[in-house]
Amino acid sequence: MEKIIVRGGQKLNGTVKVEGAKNAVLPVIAASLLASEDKSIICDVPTLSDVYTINEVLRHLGADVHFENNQVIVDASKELSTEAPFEYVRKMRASVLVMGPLLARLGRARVALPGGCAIGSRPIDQHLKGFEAMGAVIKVGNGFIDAEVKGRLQGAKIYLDFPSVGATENILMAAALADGTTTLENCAKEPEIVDLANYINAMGGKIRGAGTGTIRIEGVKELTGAKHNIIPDRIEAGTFMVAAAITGGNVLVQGAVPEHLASLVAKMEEMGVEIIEEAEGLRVIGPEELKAVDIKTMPHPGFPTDMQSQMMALLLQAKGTSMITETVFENRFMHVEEFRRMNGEIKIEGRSVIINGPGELQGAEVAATDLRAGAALVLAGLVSDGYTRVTELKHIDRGYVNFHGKLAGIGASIERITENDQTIPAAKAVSDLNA
Ligand SMILES: CC(=O)N[C@H]1[C@@H](OP(=O)(O)OP(=O)(O)OC[C@H]2O[C@@H](n3ccc(=O)[nH]c3=O)[C@H](O)[C@@H]2O)O[C@H](CO)[C@@H](O)[C@@H]1O
Ligand SMILES: C=C(OP(=O)(O)O)C(=O)O
Repeated sequence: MEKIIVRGGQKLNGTVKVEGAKNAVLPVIAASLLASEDKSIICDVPTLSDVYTINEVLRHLGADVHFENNQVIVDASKELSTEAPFEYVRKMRASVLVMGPLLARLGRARVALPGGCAIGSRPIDQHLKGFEAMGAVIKVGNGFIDAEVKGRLQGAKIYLDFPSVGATENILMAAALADGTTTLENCAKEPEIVDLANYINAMGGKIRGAGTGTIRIEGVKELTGAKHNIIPDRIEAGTFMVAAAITGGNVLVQGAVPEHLASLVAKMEEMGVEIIEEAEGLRVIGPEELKAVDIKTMPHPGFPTDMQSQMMALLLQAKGTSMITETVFENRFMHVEEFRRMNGEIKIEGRSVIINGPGELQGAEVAATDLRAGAALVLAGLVSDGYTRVTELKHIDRGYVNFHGKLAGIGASIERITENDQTIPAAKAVSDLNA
């Protein structure tokens, strides 16, 4: 079993570089299925397990996909098949994002029903509602969703009940090749939606309003491959910002885009963290004492749910009582039990947690329950007494490239080991780093 072992007590200093965004690259790779001519070249792609998974899904569907030197090259011009089986959807829910492109281009899609997951039940009813409004007939049975349309999808007016990121992306991709214009209201405004729309427009699409609550998509007859650079990962950037703040360090997070991180920057400043915009990114300087604050997760531009667990680690070190309310996912508090194993004082009250700090965190063996929870436990380990051993690293690998290596690069005492590796006793490996 692999573990990340971290010894608390080091202030982090230096520069850490942010990768391309996981949540932008997955829909962009899915959207490359829309191109019936030419290859797409997608640049600044992070080497994450989720990227390998979406590439596998595309290969299964019949596209040629090459991934080398942070570039994914997709040729989807050949005949494609229409089924994304459960083995992929189970590994990564974003696999459902091939549904919109397949339906638009081939008139049918068969995608395994995603089950529940550690952070909530995560239904896809809003995606399906959008496809139905565009003329698709949806059947659900035997663990699959079958969507079919006679002829082409038709442009429609669609109002989302909630600004779902995935539904906005799936409908955007489907509408790009529909007959007529689609108006999507109450849609998600995340920077990753803007990145997807920019890519589809570079392919020949006609999308206006991405990044606002209403997007208009004029369908075109066909789309061709295009070159596209993925935006920097705001959640990876935010995670390193917390790493700097929690240790009282001074770190330049290279590639962090201030406009993508406004809600996080505001909250961290409220806590007493100094954040300076520099040409290359954001410099984060941790204070002597962190102040307690209240946080409510919301769709963008509100506070991102994907930073909730990392902020919980930070608030455990803040003086006073803080409250975090999770409004996006109904069950994204699995990490609370793990923080408690590290002596964190946290109480769950419905959709909120109450945190009393600053506590004396203690190193313990803890499990990553999802990818951000895993990162948050490592962050807590940076300021815990003794050694923290984080297991279930497959979650962290979905969203972070070389997480332990990047933290080591800015001064953390951290190692990733395989437990049965007798040549490196766990505790010794970390202490050797500082010898
Ligand atoms: C690959 C990717 O980009 N993942 C991100 C994406 O996930 P994802 O696209 O799955 O998130 P959504 O915005 O769709 O989901 C938000 C909420 O809406 C609910 N919902 C969603 C769709 C639907 O048809 N019906 C419905 O009820 C979900 O259960 C959830 O409670 O946005 C989330 C919210 O910012 C982030 O945490 C994820 O990191
Ligand atoms: C929840 C996340 O991702 P996904 O939607 O891929 O599970 C995340 O990135 O924090």
